[in-house]
Amino acid sequence: MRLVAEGLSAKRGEDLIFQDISFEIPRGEALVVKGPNGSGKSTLLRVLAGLLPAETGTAKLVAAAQPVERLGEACHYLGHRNAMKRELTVDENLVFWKAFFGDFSGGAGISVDEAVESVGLRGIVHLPFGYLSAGQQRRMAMAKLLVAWRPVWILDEPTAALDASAEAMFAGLVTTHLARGGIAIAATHQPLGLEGVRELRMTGFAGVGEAVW
Ligand SMILES: Nc1ncnc2c1ncn2[C@@H]1O[C@H](COP(=O)(O)OP(=O)(O)OP(=O)(O)O)[C@@H](O)[C@H]1O
Repeated sequence: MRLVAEGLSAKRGEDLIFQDISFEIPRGEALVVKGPNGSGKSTLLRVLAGLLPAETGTAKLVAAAQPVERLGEACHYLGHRNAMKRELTVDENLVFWKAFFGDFSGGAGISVDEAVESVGLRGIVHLPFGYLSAGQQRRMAMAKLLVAWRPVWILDEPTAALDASAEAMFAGLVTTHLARGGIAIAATHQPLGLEGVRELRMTGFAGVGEAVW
């Protein structure tokens, strides 16, 4: 299994943000997308997740049997916002997402309790999500990645505003995901704590992405 992006271009409004970006990520590997503010990192991730249409090009998950045409169905997307209901408890939120996502073929999510344990936050699942601190909320959003199996994790500034221990915890989650044969693509200004990760540098405003392999 590998993720193959070919000739991707995307617009925001009338503006061409990037063009002709191609890369391949084999299973078990991660790609970090770098570049200055406004260079199109979030736009690229949203295109990969199927949340924005590409102007040109394709992105597919190519498995042994046949390509997954709708890559978004194989992805978890962790954006700038946490996508949790503030009025529902943590438990209710995670139970909802587990049922809503379901497992993609080839793996199984862990239980809500195990996921909460994995992000280091036992004992507060009965609280409304809105009561949690900003860092706790982000950790719970990360637990969402664990309750349902999706081979591709698309992560937009996943550790912004987290403390050092949370950053290390998250690096551990990504490492485990890769060890299970997953793929991760992260836009970040902070080091993710992963060894030997490949980088894609965005230049912005339709400058061609320069892949550094
Ligand atoms: N709806 C829109 N219409 C026009 N331009 C937009 C729209 N949304 C975003 N843009 C522009 O697209 C460009 C790329 O934005 P994007 O959020 O992808 O950048 P980024 O590299 O993720 O930035 P940051 O590091 O600040 O998060 C920016 O110049 C932004 O102003």
